Amino acid sequence: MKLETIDYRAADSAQQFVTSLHETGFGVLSNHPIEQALVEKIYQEWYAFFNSDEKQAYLFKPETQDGFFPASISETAKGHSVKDIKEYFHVYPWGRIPDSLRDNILAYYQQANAFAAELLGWIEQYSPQEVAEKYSIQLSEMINNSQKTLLRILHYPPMSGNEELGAIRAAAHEDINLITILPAANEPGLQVKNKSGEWMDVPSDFGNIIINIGDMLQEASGGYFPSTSHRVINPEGTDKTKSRISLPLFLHPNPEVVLSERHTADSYLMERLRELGVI
Ligand SMILES: O=C(O)CCC(=O)C(=O)O
Ligand SMILES: [Fe+2]
Repeated sequence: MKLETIDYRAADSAQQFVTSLHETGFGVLSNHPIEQALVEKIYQEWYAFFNSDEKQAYLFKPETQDGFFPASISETAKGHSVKDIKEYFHVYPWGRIPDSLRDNILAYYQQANAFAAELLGWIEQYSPQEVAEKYSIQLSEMINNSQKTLLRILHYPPMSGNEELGAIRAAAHEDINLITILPAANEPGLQVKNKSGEWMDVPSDFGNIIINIGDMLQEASGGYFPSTSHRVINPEGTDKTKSRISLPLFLHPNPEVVLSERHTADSYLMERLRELGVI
């Protein structure tokens, strides 16, 4: 398995992209329409936010899941016992967002959602007919005005040397949602597991956009699109002193959307969150 960067402007980009998603669960695009200057600005201003005490005023609410999640309560990936080395903030347009950060992050949320709708159109167009027949409605329609789509701003702090034994920035996991849109982070570390079980670096040139399949599209496509395991490994050497910021947008269908004979988006999400022990 090879993960090639695909030029969004190439004549056959849609087909190449969907082939990559089918074969690897991942697709990497260059020359895409997401404004890189906006992404860089967001990395800078949220880095400052994570380094300030202001974040404590936005402690997440368990009922709504918006706001700041400190490292002390950070996620433990399914099947793991050690917490990830990260802190993060969950942005929903209806949720709490610091005023000074609101305009840029919501502009990004809107741009990335529109881009996701286009990419879901590509996926629908290049799904084999017997797969496309399984989609209960158009894929892009599933996320239209969804209140569940979640933008996570992640801060992986510099390594202190006191990390729990075996802890890594993000332990191997699969995403729960339909697709995830992830601008390349400011530091490397993202890896994907290939079909032979080996970990490979995701080509993360600054400016690339990485898209991966989540469990919900795997379910809706009857397994044609695989929800592939990925992780973020710890930095080595001088990179240990650096923070890493990343910005995954998790596209969630509206709750009533039928994914398969056994699941709506809501019943599927609840099952996964119960497995994770967060509800
Ligand atoms: O930080 C990254 O590059 C990936 C994060 C991720 O996979 C996640 O939060 O689900
Ligand atoms: Fe992920």
